[in-house]
This record gives sequence, C-alpha cells and structure tokens, in this order.
Amino acid sequence: MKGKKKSHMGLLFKEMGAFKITMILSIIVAAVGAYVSLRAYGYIYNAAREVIIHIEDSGGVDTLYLIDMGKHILFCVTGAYGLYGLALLFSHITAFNTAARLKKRLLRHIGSLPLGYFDTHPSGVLRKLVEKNTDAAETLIAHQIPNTAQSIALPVFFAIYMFKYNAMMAIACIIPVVIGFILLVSIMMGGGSDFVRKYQKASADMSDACVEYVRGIPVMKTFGQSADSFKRYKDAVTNFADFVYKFAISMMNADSSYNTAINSIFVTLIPAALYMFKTSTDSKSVILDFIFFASMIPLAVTLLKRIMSNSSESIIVDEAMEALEKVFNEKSQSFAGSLEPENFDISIRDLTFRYSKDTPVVIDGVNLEIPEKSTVAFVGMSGSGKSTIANLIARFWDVEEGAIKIGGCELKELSKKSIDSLMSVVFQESTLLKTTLAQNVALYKPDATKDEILRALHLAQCDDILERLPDGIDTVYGSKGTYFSGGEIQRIAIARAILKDAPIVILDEATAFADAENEYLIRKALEKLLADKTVIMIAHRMQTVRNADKICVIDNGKIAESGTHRELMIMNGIYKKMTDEYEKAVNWKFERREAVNA
Ligand SMILES: Nc1ncnc2c1ncn2[C@@H]1O[C@H](COP(=O)(O)OP(=O)(O)OP(=O)(O)O)[C@@H](O)[C@H]1O
Repeated sequence: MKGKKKSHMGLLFKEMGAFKITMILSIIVAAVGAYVSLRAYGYIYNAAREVIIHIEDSGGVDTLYLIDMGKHILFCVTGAYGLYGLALLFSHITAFNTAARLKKRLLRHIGSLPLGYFDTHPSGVLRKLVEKNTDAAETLIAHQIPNTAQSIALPVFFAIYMFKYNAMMAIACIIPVVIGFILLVSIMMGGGSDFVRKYQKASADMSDACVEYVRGIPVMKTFGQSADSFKRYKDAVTNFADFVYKFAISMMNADSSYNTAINSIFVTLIPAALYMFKTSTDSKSVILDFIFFASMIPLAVTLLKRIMSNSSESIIVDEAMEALEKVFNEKSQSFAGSLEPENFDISIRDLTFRYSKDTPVVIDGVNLEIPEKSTVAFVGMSGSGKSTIANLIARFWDVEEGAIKIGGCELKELSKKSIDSLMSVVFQESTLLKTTLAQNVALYKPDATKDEILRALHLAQCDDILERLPDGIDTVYGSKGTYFSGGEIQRIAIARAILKDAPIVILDEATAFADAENEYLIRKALEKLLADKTVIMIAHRMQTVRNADKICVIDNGKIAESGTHRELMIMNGIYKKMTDEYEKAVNWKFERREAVNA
C-alpha cells in the first residue's frame, strides 16, 4: 500500500504571516461573489416565471416587476464581477507579500549556509530553486485559492438553490455530479497525484540534461562525438516522451469518465422533468424549473472541471514547498564567536566528518598538529579526503565530531572578523570577477592603495600581464577582449592572497594545470606568498611536497602515515610507493622521448 505523502503547504501558510487575513478576506469575498452571481439566476427565474404564468394573457404581465428584476440582475452580475475582482486584489496582495517574504527569508538563509554548500549548489541551481518555487507559490495564492473558493462555494449554493426550487430535479442533477466526484477522487488517489510528481521529475531531468548537453557541445565537437554519445540527454528525452504518453493514456479513461459523468446531467434531468410534467398539475412551473436548471448546468460543469485542474496545481506547489523546506532544513553557520586566536598553531583533534546524515564518513578520527609558520602537505589517492580536511580548517563546513582549533580557540568560538582575516585560500582553479583588475586583487582588502595593489601584483609575478593591459590595473576583466589564461588567473589570485597577507594559507596545488612557463612564475609567486606563513598544501604532484615540514598521507579519511619526505621514504609505506610510481611515470616519459629522438 502506498504511504501517504506528507503535505508541505504548512510552510506557505506560515510564510503568509499577517497576510493570512487578506487571504481569508479573498476567500470570503470570492464565496460572496459566487452567491451574488447565483442570485442573478434567481431573479432571471422570477422574471421568467412572471412571463410564463401570463403566457396566455400577455396584458397581465407586471412590467414594473420585470424592470425591477432586470435592475436586480444587472446589479448582481456587475456585483459578482466586482466582488471577484476584489477577491483577486486581496489574493494578489497576499501572494506578492508572501512570495517576497519567502524569497527574502530564503536568500537570508542561503547566505548563512556554509561555503561548502555552494560547491554542490552553484548559482544557476540556486537561482532556479528560488525563482521557480516562489513563483509557483505566488501563482497558487494569487489565482488558485480564490478560484477554488468560488469553485466550492458555487456548487454548494447551487445545490441549496436547486433544492429550494425543485427537490426532484435537484436530485436528478446531483446524481451524475456525485458519480463524477467519486471518479475524480479515485483518479487522484489511484496514482493521479503520483503521476503529476513523476511527470515533473521527468521534465526537470530533461531540462537538466539539456543544459548539460549544451554545455558539453565544445567537448563533443573537439572529440568529434555524435549526438548519441550524450546518452543522458537522449535517455531523458525518451523517458519524458514515454512518461507523457503513459500519463495521457492512463488519464484518458479516468478523465473522459469524469467529463462524461459531469456532462451527462441532462441524461438524468430530462427524464425527471418529463416524469414531473406528466404527473404534476402545474405544468408551467415544471417547464420553468426545467429552464432554470438547464440554464445553470453549463456553469456547474465548468466549475467542477476547475476543481480538478486546481487540485493538480496544488500538487505542483506542494512539490515546490518541499524543495524549499529542504533548503530551510540545511543548517546555518553561526558566527556568534568573539575570541581572537593567541597564535596561529592549528590543532585537529579526533576529527570525524560526513557531508550529510545519509552519506558515509569521509574523515575518520584525524589528529594533527600544525605549528605556526610550518608547512603541512596532504597527499593521497583521489577521493581520500585531502580537500575535505583543508575545507574544514577553512570552515567551509562546520565540524560536528572532534575539534579544529586555531591558536587555542575552536573555529566556532572565533569572531567572524578573525575567521575572515586569518586565512587565504588559493584553489586549483581561481575565478576573477568582471570588474577592474585592481578590484579583483583588492577583493579582501577593499581599502588597499594603488601602490599596495601594484606591489602585490609585482610580487605575484604579474608584471607581464600588467604591461599589455590598455588601462593598467583599471582594465575591466572581460572587457574589450581582455581575458587571461588559467596560469595568469592563478597568479592574479596569488596577488590577491599576498595583498590580504593572512597568516594561514590553504593551497590546493595551484600549479596543477599550468604550462611550464606559468608553472615557474606561479612557483616564484608562491614563494612570496608562503614566506613566514602557516601553510596547508593539498598536493597532486609528489615533487611539490618534498620540502614540507610534515607530509600526511591521507587514505580513506585517515592519516595513514606522516613525517618528512626522508622519514616517509625510510618507512617504506604508501608514501614511498606513491613517490616511486610518480617517478616511474615521469621517467617513462623521458625514456619514450629518448627512444623517439634516437
Ligand atoms: N560536497 C560534497 N558532498 C558530498 N560528498 C562529498 C562532497 N565533496 C566531497 N565529497 C566526497 O568526500 C570524499 C573525499 O573527497 P575530497 O574531495 O576531500 O577528496 P580529495 O582527496 O581531495 O580528492 P581529489 O584529490 O580528487 O581532489 C569523496 O568520496 C567525495 O566524493
């Protein structure tokens, strides 16, 4: 048996806050509007009755009464439109304010999440998440809620009216509606709602795969691949097409049965009217009642159909709220600490970490002391946990088990100001903003003078870059075709770190993708940056770590070996094996070259 899915609409109602009042007003006004529109039918009935009663004696018709009824009808029709407009006004006030509150709270919350969250949630994903889901909530409140209020109120008033005028015809009209509703509920309970969810997932998968496909076109062209090689995109499109087909087929019977039921009111109404016509002494009243019922039926059918589409809309919004709730459930990072570190020693105690409750442990009981102004390098297989430890030191994620201390204070106890000024991180691939070179370099020190910026650029070996820029450090990156190579961007990122002059530097081997000339310049730039600093280096090439004060071999989230290069080579363990294999790979290249040159 399928478990009942939890509703996430509570979030939406909570977010409405005081605007719940305008929402309730919208529902009440929409319901009153529905009543007023039905009153118009009552006055039409009275006018028609006056005419039919005097059908054989047209002089007996009370024209003043007819004019009066006409005025009432006009008043009710315009009143109903006016009230519907007012209901929409209230619902839009609620919708815009709720969506704005939701967006603001969401953005504030996203801003408080740890930096590591943005690794897996890039800006495009977050923009889609915020906009798409809050827009869905806005549409639901602005349109669906007043429409649903009307769609429910009208049939209720309609039923009361029908019983007031003619109980037998009322029952005849209600039988097909009840059958229609039983069918509607069975569609929704029997997988209809599940289908809407799966349909949305298939559609989202297809659009994600499409973006991936478009982004991969350069790779596809470079390697001369055919479109078939982008299997995920092809599979997503096929999956979506299959889904829509199955959805249409499965809904075909249910939808047509529901529509047939609610459209077949005449099938029960006409026999009931004929029976009454035959047995009643007041045939004129029977004809009049029949006209009254027949004129209202199309309206009832339209409203009943609207209920069905409203219920599938609410499933979409429920999904949207579920996605937002997931973001709100992400734990914020608190910067309530106020301590300043006594020195820049780093101490890691019994550190154990997993990225989320449902993922495996990636750092498993790590203990490490990094004295101030020393260099520690992490080496190990890909996925062993090197970056995770470095990111935890930089507080990209919060430590939950064990502790990381700087200068005797836990990271959480340090003030935001000290955390910001303590560390510089140079990633494997750095990013420049589309602003001036000066602003890019002074990102962490906006009040830096021009001389300070120029000095940092000089120390980071960026003189050659500066020479070719049309406006020097005021050149806007990305303007007039001003772009930099990966190695040049890396040197500018090092200039940024030099200017910041933080006592701790975390370095994710910055030369990994540089060419020989850039590698030389980056190394020279790093010498300036790292002098007299506490350095944590994630190394991908074995030769870069030889001079480190301590090398830690990370294996499966644990420190498997640690020591200097010499100590580790003598130990004859994983490090020695990695170094030997690395050297074999390098020598293999030389041998090949020699063979070619021979
Ligand atoms: N944001 C994340 N969410 C969930 N798991 C993650 C995340 N980042 C990394 N992991 C997982 O944590 C483990 C350690 O990854 P980490 O990036 O620390 O390894 P690494 O040694 O630095 O690898 P590499 O040398 O390839 O960069 C891996 O299994 C990885 O899949």
